[in-house]
Amino acid sequence: MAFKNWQLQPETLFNQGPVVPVIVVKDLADAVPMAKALVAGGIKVLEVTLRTPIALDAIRLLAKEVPDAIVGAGTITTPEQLQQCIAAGAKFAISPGLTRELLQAGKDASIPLIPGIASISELMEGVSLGYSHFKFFPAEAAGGVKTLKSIYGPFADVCFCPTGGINDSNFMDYLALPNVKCVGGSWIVPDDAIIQKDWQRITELCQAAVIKSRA
Ligand SMILES: O=C(O)C(=O)C[C@H](O)[C@H](O)COP(=O)(O)O
Repeated sequence: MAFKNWQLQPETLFNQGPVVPVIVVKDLADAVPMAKALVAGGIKVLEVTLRTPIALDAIRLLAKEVPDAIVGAGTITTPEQLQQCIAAGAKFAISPGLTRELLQAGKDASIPLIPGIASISELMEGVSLGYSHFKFFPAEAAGGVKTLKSIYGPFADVCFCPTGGINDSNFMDYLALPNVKCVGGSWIVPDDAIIQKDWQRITELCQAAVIKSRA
């Protein structure tokens, strides 16, 4: 179940590809070439975290300049930030956690909110308000694959995008789970590649993940 006012349904979002890159934009000049490198590598859904002061500018720019991407905002923790990212053109919003007021604001928003959970009680709060798609964060620290397998028992209808500590060597273990459709991670947009403006390396990391996920 999801909300009819959402212009994009979370199922569609989660089915776009195996990995959602968790992007930190430190220099606005990097945003477009980085996004193009990700799209060239087969990754369309881009999560731009609100961890830097230029994040909203980056979302605004990408929404205009990289139409092939589905650009959303990460690190959304308040209803105000949710409104700001919608105004900037974000197509979805992801939160590392949840609060009652953020969940309420997300229900009424025009774009999907993917709240984060790390416990059963948080999951129950989200489910009780009608949410069915969640980020599982911090995935590795919160028990990883084992925890998600356990959650599947009582909550088989809920879908997760696990994030936090996921990389090339463990992402396939998550994708093998019935309640996981995609994973989030920064390993396909490494800091050193951005600093060196090595966009080709980012494309190759994406291609490697996409190919592995299809094998
Ligand atoms: O900024 C946010 O909103 C977060 O929730 C945190 C990020 O999703 C993780 O920090 C990514 O984890 P790594 O792939 O291990 O780097």
